[in-house]
Amino acid sequence: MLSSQPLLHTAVFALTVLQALASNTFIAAVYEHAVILPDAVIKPVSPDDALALMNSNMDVLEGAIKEAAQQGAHIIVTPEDGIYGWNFTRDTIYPYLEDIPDPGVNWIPCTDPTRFAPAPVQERLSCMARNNSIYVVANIGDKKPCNSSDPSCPEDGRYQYNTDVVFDPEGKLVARYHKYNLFIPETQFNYPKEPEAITFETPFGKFGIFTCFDILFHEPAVVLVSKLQVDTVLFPTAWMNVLPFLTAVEFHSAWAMGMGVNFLAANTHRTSISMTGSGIYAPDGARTYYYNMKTEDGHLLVAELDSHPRLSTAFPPAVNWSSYALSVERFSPNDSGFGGLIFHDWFSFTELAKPEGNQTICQKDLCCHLSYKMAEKREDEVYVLGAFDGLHVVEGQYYLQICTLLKCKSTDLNTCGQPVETAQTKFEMFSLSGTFGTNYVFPEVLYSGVQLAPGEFQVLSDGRLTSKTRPTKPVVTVTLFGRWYEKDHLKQDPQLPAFS
Ligand SMILES: NC(=O)CCCC[C@@H]1SC[C@@H]2NC(=O)N[C@@H]21
Repeated sequence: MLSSQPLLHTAVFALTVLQALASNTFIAAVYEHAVILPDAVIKPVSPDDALALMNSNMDVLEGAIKEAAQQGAHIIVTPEDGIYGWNFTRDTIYPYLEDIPDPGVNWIPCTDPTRFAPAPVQERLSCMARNNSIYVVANIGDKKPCNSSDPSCPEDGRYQYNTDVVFDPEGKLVARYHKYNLFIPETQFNYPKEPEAITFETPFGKFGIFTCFDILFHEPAVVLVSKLQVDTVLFPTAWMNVLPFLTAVEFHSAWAMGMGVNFLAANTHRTSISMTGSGIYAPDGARTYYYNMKTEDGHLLVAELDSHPRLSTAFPPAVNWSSYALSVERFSPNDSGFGGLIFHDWFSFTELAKPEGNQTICQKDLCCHLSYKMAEKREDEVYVLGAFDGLHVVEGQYYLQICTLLKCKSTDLNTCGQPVETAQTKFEMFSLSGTFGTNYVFPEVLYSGVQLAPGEFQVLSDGRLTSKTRPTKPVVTVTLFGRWYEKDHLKQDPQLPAFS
């Protein structure tokens, strides 16, 4: 008997396509998932036990996918490690891995599950996409056997990759991305030999994909946006928050604004290791975001985005990041500067001792200028202007240029740069700029309680990050986070002896 299912699918898919084309917008969803972790084991579990654990996570993800589809979402992103969790060695993750083919094979695992080796996870994800007529983005593990004909083949005879997959609304595998910048503890995985810049077209724009720690590096993240001109980035992540600059919602929204793209960030949720913070971000600010350190449940976000943000009237202007700062005299150069550490980097600081004023602080080639006015100068809170120009060397090496206005943890200046979540000082205005040598600068504004400030700040074409209106909440940090990719080739190769 002929099933009416394929016809129904084609009709629903066609309708979705027509709606998206007509409106030039689409509805995006991200799900912050409190992943069910496997027990920490020394010996690998059986494939059945591995699948059982992954199915319990996919049960939860399926609920979120259904709910997103019911709310009209065209695409949903789920987090890195969201299906198998973490705490693995190379051997103990093996039963969780599947051979994920190149999407060029044109495969719908839901309707053709036996075409390749058994792939129950891909089959189930494909069916979730197909049954709900929605693009599904997930993070799973790929295995690729190799042998001694390949001189780089690992001793255990296989490559293992941290992998993002995308299934279209018919359930077809349309994208596969192997994470290029593994985070330090990911010893269970191999680095792909070359970075992959993975894109795919949809009726609502061109998409690119990368994973978590990739966001701090040029390849493939910047290549996808600057060269391949994607409209929207998909970003599964397992991100531990680090204040004051690298908290998920703060940094990911800033990257979207700095790069001028939509950005769909789905984080895992585990407060004990500061993992929370997902969002749907557009170039002009967050459409919606989620940060919750109080409870352990997952959370679905849904929001509408422009399909082609570069064509939108709200698209921010091109920015010359050093123009303003190079054009002004140093504000009140003073010798009251002092130093302090922020996330292992030695910053130069100057205190904002008055309720309003203009300040400059310089480090190496970077001078940061600030004009500000506080609603009142509180006796119990201290703010500083800070500058850092150099190589960050902890948990990876990367060159940074950072200008920041931040609240110190206490009135003791020795605490400046330590993580702070709350503040009471309201500002009437701020304007921050710097003599950046890089074009890649990500503007961050964080209010008290790890809250973003969508619509309340802007970047002017001369590189000033300014308040648009009177900031509605007390300020914790205002930061221009510059990433100087061009300098990365100067890094000391960790495999070479020092001073070689
Ligand atoms: N799973 C990953 O690849 C993401 C880790 C990102 C962590 C960010 S980047 C450097 C900071 N260190 C942390 O512990 N969290 C921040």
